[in-house]
Amino acid sequence: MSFTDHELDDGNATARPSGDTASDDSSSNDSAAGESAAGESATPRVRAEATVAPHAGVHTNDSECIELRRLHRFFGDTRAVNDVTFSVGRGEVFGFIGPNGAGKTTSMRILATLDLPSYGDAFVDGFSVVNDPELVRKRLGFMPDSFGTYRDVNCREYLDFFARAYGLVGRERTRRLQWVLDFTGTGGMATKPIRGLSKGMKQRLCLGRALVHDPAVMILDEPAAGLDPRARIELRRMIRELADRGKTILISSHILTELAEMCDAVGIIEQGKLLATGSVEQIQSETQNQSELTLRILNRHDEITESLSRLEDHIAIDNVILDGQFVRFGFSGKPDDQAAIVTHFVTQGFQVAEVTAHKKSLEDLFLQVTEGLVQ
Ligand SMILES: Nc1ncnc2c1ncn2[C@@H]1O[C@H](COP(=O)(O)OP(=O)(O)OP(=O)(O)O)[C@@H](O)[C@H]1O
Repeated sequence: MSFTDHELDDGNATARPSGDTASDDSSSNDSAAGESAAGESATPRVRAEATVAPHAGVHTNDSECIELRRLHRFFGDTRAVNDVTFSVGRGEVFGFIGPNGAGKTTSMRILATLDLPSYGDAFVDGFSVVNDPELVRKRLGFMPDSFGTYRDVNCREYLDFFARAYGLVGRERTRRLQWVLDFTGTGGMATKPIRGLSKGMKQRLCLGRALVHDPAVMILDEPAAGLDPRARIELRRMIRELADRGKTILISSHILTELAEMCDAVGIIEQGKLLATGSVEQIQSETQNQSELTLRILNRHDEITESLSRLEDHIAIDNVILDGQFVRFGFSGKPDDQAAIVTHFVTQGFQVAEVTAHKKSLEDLFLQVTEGLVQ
């Protein structure tokens, strides 16, 4: 069986993973490594001469399975990725969050060896995407944000094609295909033409395609886009299960609350710059006034604001809203500070009937960290 380009419904990069096809069409999923390292030089960067990062092409820290090191990618004046550095530990799920045009897809395409950095390097399982793209591809499964579907083949044939492309043969290929069909729940559709699949089933199939060679690392670009709530929950379950099986996963999404539940750590990117990285809790504790407190006080309502202001020498308090018996305000979120606030009111003779702390969600943090800039 073989596929030709005209059979594709849309762009599909993984079927020809050399990643060295020149294209400046930003709408194409296959625009790739021959593009200009723009703004700096009209000469396309090529793999043999591309590395600027020290230690490129060598094994890095074994506990880090994905590493971006001072990664840059320019398209003309657009700094799509602008000096991004972070790493993802083995077996971790890392959420890549950012508004439209932030640089998520560009970073992921570089990791998938479909594009080259203008400067810097990235490593997958210790291998450089610049110097060792073949070794990277063996270890990596990439699920692009839109993917090619060969209309007239069925699910099994589609997966079989990718299994062959990755060099799987004989019983090993049969065993692997069956595992992927079972794991992704596409087994019942094995002989159904792809054109008849729902969006959710196509996403499962695409995940299966990325899994077929049992890679250590998965790069998933907006895998939940367009899925209904049940399909999203199922996808989340599959991703967590893959991480529990030891796979390292980088996943981008606009559905921030979902990432919070699924990810061990997140990175927030805007206009090509990484603004914050770490666990949601770490980012929360690095962000000032990240918690809110609501007190229900039964007496002396007209003295509450004034009494609260007396705490401000010791504790940063802002956004005070008084509404009848309820006073709501932002504070550091530290347990010691919360205890000090409650003690203050009680010892001053206020009747504190209820205390409610509100942690900021990932969505709140995202809005706080980013500025809404679009490029
Ligand atoms: N091949 C290209 N040629 C020119 N500009 C590009 C190209 N690819 C991406 N860009 C630009 O780089 C910036 C980052 O785009 P990218 O697709 O990486 O963002 P993103 O965070 O994935 O956005 P989205 O969430 O909308 O998919 C955007 O300004 C985009 O227009």
